[in-house]
Amino acid sequence: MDSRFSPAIERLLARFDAWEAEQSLTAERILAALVEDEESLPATRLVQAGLSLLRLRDWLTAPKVGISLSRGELLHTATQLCRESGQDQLTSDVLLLAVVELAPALCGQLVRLGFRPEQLRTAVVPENPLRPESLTPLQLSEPTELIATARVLDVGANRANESLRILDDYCRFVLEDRYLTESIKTVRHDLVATLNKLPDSLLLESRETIRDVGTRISTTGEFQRTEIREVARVNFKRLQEAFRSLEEFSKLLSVDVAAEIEALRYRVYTLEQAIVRGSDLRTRLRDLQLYVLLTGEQCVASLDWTIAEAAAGGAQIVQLREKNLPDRELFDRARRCADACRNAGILFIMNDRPDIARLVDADGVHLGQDDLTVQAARQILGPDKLIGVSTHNLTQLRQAILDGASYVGIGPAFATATKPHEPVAGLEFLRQAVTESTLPMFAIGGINLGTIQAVCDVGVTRVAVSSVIAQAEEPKLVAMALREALA
Ligand SMILES: Cc1ncc(COP(=O)(O)OP(=O)(O)O)c(N)n1
Ligand SMILES: Cc1nc(C(=O)O)sc1CCOP(=O)(O)O
Ligand SMILES: [Mg+2]
Repeated sequence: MDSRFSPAIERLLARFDAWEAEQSLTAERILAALVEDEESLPATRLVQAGLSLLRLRDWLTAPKVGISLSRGELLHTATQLCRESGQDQLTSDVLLLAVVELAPALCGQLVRLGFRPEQLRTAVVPENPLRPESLTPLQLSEPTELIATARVLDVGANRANESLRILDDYCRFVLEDRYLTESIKTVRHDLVATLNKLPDSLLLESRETIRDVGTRISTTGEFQRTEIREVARVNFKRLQEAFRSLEEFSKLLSVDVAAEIEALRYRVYTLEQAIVRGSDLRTRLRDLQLYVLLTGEQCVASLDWTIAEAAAGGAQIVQLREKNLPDRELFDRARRCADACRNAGILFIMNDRPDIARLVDADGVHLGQDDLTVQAARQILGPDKLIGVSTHNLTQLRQAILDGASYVGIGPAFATATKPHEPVAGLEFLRQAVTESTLPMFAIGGINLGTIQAVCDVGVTRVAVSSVIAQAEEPKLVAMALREALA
């Protein structure tokens, strides 16, 4: 073994020989090898720098002409970076940075997938490298205290990791949600990266699980799971506890590491809101596909009649969307619509106004990007009401998921006279959105009997419409035809 190289680099170099013999030592091939293990340091660094591993792997497996690299030049660059970072040993994340810096065309492709190269550089070659000696325990006078602290951290890291794996499975197989799965994975990678900042192998060397009485203690509660989402709830609780312990004990070794764990704990809290609470509300919307937005003045007939007809044709949610009414009239109209929806057995959502939604006991509120935040609306409406959010691009969609939206509007799919100034997001956004997450999504904007098939063709299963129902002589027939197209 060459002590200049980490074991991971040694293993990789052994593969280089075969690739060189085949004349296929390419930047893409090395990158693929570096991220084979999703828990590896390079994979962690890429996720931290904005890349989704799923997307990266999709891209890597697509056919392409590779960018050839020379082994000598690669090792030379990596060794220089290693010196810059103050490390004695070449590690796989430094090699990754060398690959990215030697192959600007590859870097450009990764940037298109969301990669932020400067973030990788800062992580791998920090301006003030956190040297192990700066982590030498300052407050721990006795070696036995150091060992005890290390054991607590080791146990905490294992617990956190176990819970994160379970939550990863929950998001992947129960919610089948790509974005939430990635978000949980990122927390796991970031935890590894944070704990890697502690002196080398401190955790592993002190592992004495056999002596850890805690591993043998269990309460009957640990074996009771009545519903699948209990698994998520319980594991979030365990995770928060593990993070709390990691945070407290790591303060004895490094305040920086403790601060990073605290930040991770807050991220986990946000994910818990989205995943646990979201699960209940998702279930409520599971079978709802047709959502109708109504404005009194745009209906060819009365609001009450339009609601009853639309519901008879298969509309399952009605939103009152009024932009020009004085509050008192708006309140009055909302109350009438809420009654009409209740009579028709469908959900009633109030646009823009959580206060009025609460006053009329609506099923929820819909918020745009400039309206009140989900968090503020939650304070007004409590935990059980639906909160929908309009999204027009992937960034907004991801934010809405983390904010705990119960559903999202995705659009505009097409240009629409109902909201003429909104730039069209288009079908490609709809396709990306349904691939990204399984949060209930209603495509909106210019959807009618002529355009609905194109919307379904990109994988959308729910739509929100306005003019096609409001201006129909027979809203019931239109609703039936829309449902038919969605079936
Ligand atoms: C289901 C649904 N999706 C999107 C919107 C649009 O909301 P917003 O962007 O706040 O615009 P206004 O409708 O308030 O003009 C919506 N209302 N419903
Ligand atoms: C109110 C609204 N919001 C949109 C968005 O993309 O956020 S599109 C839209 C108008 C929907 O009406 P119609 O079905 O008549 O096109
Ligand atoms: Mg709005």
